[in-house]
Amino acid sequence: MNNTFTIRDIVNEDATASVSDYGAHVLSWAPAGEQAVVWRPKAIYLKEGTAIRGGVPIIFPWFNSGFEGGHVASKTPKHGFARNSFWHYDEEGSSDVLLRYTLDSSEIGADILSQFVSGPNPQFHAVYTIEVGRELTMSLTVYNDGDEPLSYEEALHTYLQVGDAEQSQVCGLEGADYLDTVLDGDPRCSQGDEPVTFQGMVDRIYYSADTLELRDPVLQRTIIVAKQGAAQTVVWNPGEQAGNAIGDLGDGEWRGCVCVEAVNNRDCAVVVPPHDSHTLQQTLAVKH
Ligand SMILES: O=P(O)(O)OC[C@H]1O[C@@H](O)[C@H](O)[C@@H](O)[C@@H]1O
Repeated sequence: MNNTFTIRDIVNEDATASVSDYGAHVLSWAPAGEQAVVWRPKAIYLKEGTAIRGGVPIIFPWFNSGFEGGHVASKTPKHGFARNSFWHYDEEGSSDVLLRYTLDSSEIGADILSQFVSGPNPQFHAVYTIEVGRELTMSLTVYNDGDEPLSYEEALHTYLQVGDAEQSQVCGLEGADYLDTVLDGDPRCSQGDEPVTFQGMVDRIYYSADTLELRDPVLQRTIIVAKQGAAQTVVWNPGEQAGNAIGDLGDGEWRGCVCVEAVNNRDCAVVVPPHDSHTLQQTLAVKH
């Protein structure tokens, strides 16, 4: 594996984007003529073993500290190893509109792999493609190369740029059940008829895979978030207090983003039969 922090800038007639080989991490994406849709903070810190803030971290094979036997577990690193790994850039499989990355279980330490719920010796490889155009489509396919079912959690943890989180709304989750992980015990709640808004920390796992709209009155646009192969949607913004306490964000930067994530976690973890695969996909677009 090539352990250097390469960042690839993509410019084509429909969009611009930048992608880091470390984490196979989309750092930014803007359709031609638009402000950035995928948000990145002012400073990006590149350090082996540390996740990049902003962009689209790939969360795999556990979400937060994982979930096992009906309880929150204590797996490390937080949100899995995919975002902290140097992925292989597939030169031949890539172009100015599509980037392709791979990662193989043989490159991951046994101590980390031993934390898989489905058994200590998982064999798999992952292929991640990023299609850069007027839409951005990110697809994570995990192939189970072993003889036992492979179980994991995953998310495409997408930071979306907004003019002001407190004035933004996520529409399309009305009536959906969700786990409110800000509250003790992560109680199951139900979204009323109103959109999701951001006054204080919001950290929720919605049992919905519907296409959503992030409405932004400040930038006067709507970001459309569609997904496939996801059972859930996580909506997250840290709010002022926790946002200003995040070490790799400047004061007030939390206001410039809202995370809407395609997710399979907890009771919706993926189980891939031997020699089969699963794909999680998220597509972003803008409308005015
Ligand atoms: O700071 P991190 O590790 O990137 O995590 C950020 C957030 O990621 C979200 O997906 C989780 O729902 C939050 O609970 C978490 O705090």
